[in-house]
Amino acid sequence: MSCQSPIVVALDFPTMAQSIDMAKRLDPSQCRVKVGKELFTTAGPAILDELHELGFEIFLDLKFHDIPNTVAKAVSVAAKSGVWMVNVHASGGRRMMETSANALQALPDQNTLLIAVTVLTSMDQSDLIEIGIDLTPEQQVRRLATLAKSSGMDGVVCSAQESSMLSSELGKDFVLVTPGIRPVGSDQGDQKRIMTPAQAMAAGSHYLVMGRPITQATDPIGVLTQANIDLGV
Ligand SMILES: O=c1ccn([C@@H]2O[C@H](COP(=O)(O)O)[C@@H](O)[C@H]2O)c(=O)[nH]1
Repeated sequence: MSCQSPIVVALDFPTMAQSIDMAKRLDPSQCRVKVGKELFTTAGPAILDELHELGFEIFLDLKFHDIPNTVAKAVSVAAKSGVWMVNVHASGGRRMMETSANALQALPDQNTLLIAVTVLTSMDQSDLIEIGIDLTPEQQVRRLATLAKSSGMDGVVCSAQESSMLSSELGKDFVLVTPGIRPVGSDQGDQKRIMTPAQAMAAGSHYLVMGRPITQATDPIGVLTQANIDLGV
């Protein structure tokens, strides 16, 4: 069954058992799921098979960042596993992104979305200054997203605070995946550039990544359901 919701639940758990417990409470028609570094490191590729078996489309969020050949091989393996979306860091540069996009295009029968991380949603201007970038987060996101688009990426990971700008500058078809989503009243945690689900959709985000506000809630399904209702899904 295809998923009607833009919400992608981040299954950030330290064990495969915990992530599968949560996935079994979720409905693949109500959300997609994201496998990130913590879960993949503990569970390995088997977690992808388990989640596919449960009917979920999977965003494999490993944020590859390495030399072009290495990243192209890694995204190819990911695509062959059947994940819905995989990502690289845009700061890996044009050759890394182009080589990866070309590698996916050369694969038969694959339609995995390849997207690039711009500026992590946990970062603000002071973090950028510390790593030698004298631009606002919005300026740096614009620069990296423009590079990502011209390097063959299907879209980017950014904060919803940049979605409106990117949507008007790079077009509505360029996929905007936005973590840092916080329903009203939920804990901001380590995220710096946040928006509510409704604000993010209104700004032009295509997909909303939500982790702790759902997975750490006393009623995870209640939070997900309310977010979908707020979005009219
Ligand atoms: O810029 C980024 C890129 C990825 N993430 C990932 O999204 C989730 C967010 O989880 P929350 O618990 O909702 O904060 C997490 O898996 C991150 O690794 C991101 O937050 N920002």
